[in-house]
Amino acid sequence: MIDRLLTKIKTVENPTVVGLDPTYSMIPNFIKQEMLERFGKTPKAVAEMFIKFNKMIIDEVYDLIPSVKPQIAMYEQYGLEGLRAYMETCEYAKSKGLIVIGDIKRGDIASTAAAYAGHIAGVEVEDEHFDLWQEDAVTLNPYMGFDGIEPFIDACNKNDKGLFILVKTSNPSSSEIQDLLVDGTPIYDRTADLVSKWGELTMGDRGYSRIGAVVGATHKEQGTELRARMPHTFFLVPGYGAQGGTSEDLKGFFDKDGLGIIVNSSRGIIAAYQKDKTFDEKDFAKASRQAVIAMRNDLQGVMG
Ligand SMILES: O=c1ccn([C@@H]2O[C@H](COP(=O)(O)O)[C@@H](O)[C@H]2O)c(=O)[nH]1
Repeated sequence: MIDRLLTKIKTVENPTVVGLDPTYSMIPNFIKQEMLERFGKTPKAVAEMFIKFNKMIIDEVYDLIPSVKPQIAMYEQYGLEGLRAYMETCEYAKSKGLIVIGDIKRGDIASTAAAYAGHIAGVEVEDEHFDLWQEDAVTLNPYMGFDGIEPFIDACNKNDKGLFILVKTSNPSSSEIQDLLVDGTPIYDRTADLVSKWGELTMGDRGYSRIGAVVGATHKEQGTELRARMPHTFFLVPGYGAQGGTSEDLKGFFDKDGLGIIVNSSRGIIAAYQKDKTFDEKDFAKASRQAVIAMRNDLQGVMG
């Protein structure tokens, strides 16, 4: 996954990840009306709205970006139909050649982690294998330590998948736990050291591990320090745009080759039409394309 990701970023000259995090209020009225007429006021109608919304965005942006990151929470709240929409979104993005990062933030004891790892390991039924979720990588929470991570590492090695583990998250409250000092070292640095060590178990061929780190764009100094501390760890960087992170803040996150990170924006891209009133809502996906181009140009200005 990590080497494929590097190739894709170089091909499109863009580290932008489009966060496919639809909400009901983001769906344009013409899609809402169609699905409400066909399926009534039901979770199935919302699932169909999300599928159509996502596919139209993917069709407009897939040639510009390396990857998408659907956030499972947005889908899961609608039950089985929501999960179907998540899976269909992952499958469609993959069919367009995109790397799919499932933002699922799992973490549990080893036996349960082994089941969660089915997201990237697939599942066996007798002698049949199913890769149900179609994710190339997933996000994990490291709070429970290595035994909650290990089953996923096996899947990375066997199936060339990837992980992004929370190290310094973008949200304002991240400091409550992640910045606490242990023998003078913040917990996010300790986590970074563990993630680097775990990463040695699944190295790609081009200097980066299949285990990456989540580092928020909203933490300029910490991100810059973590880049030096974790030279073989790729960063998934959320927090650009809607959460206030800027390209200027990210200068120190890149490696010496202008690589080493992918930058996610969800609301800023998929709901762009609601801010830019020059777009008719029928052209919502074109507004997303314009937002991706603006973000690409913005990031290219600081990639070095
Ligand atoms: O530290 C983190 C980890 C994950 N996220 C996720 O990224 C997107 C951000 O959405 P925006 O609309 O671009 O703010 C969302 O899925 C979060 O769950 C994060 O923001 N910070």
